[in-house]
Amino acid sequence: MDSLLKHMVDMTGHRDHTMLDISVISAVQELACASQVRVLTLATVRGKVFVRPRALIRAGETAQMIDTADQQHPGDPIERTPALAQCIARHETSAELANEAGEHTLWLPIWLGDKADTCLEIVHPTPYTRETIHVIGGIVNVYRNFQNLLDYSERDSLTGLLNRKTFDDQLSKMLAASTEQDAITLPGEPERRTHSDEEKQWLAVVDVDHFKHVNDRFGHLYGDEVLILIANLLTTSFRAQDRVFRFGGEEFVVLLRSATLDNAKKIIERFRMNVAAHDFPQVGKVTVSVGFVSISALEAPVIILGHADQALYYAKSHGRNLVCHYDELVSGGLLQTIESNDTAEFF
Ligand SMILES: Nc1nc2c(ncn2[C@@H]2O[C@H](COP(=O)(O)OP(=O)(O)OP(=O)(O)O)[C@@H](O)[C@H]2O)c(=O)[nH]1
Repeated sequence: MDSLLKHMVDMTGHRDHTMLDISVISAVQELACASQVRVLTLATVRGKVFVRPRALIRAGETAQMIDTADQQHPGDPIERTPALAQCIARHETSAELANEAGEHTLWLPIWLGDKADTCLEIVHPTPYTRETIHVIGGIVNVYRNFQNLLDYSERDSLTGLLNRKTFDDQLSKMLAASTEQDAITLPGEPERRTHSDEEKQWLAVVDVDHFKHVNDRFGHLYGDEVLILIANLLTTSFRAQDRVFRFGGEEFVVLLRSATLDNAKKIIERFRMNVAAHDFPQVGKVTVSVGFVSISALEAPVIILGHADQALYYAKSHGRNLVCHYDELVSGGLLQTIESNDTAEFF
């Protein structure tokens, strides 16, 4: 009982998904005497479900996150684990399978509404007793509630997009991922590489044009609807591995993973055109301006955001409904690098 309480206190003390994952698999492993417990991500890409382990603990070892360096790889198709595939397809709460060695694997999808993008996988050397299932069930319920709470605190209530608070965390992760690449080119190399076929991470700041006019003319309710529709267009225009945030007001930020300059431009342009082509109920036509920049681990987040913002304001002052690339503006002599305090407003 002491051990259960200790684990519950530990699990409920976390405020981020990674630590919650580590905490839940540690609790399940110890309390159920499991030989292995994993947290699986169930990612849906173009209607197909893929399974990717993200945290693991084996009996006698400490829990660890599983490196997801290859962000583009969604994982293994769920069909490779038929018992789990059937469980998800039927919206069931658990699936169990015994292998030839007598080990029992239990899958417990974490359903939030009609969606399960996380699943616990518990391997036990012998069949599960009723008491073990009872304990695991209790832990999973606490885990589900906390996942729910964390999701709620990470999202903007109007659009459902990730919020500003979550952005800091995701940008730090992206910067950490690009550190290795940047370190290789550090000595004597120019700060920004310019090969257009090189894959980089990108940050784009999106701002709705003349949004004040939309509010003034049609009222805040229609203004809100425009923001929701733009959020939808953002989610559908960018790829599954990219991340879209609402920064507040009519400003959005997108983190694009692993794209060449040409592709980043194409993807952002496609979004700009999708907005320009969309018929917004009552309001009619709405456009957006975008400033974007490559993400370098050698620069502070405030500088990266400041550069994207400079490119955005260039777009705003040159006709709007435009996508501008910071480095192109600087190398074309159209923009000067200002590391001023103006950027401090972001933090
Ligand atoms: N409906 C609605 N309006 C918002 C929200 N947040 C901010 N706004 C409004 O967004 C407008 C932003 O206006 P400005 O910053 O002047 O910019 P703009 O009119 O879009 O002009 P440019 O950016 O220069 O093209 C203001 O009128 C805010 O009141 C929101 O959540 N809902």
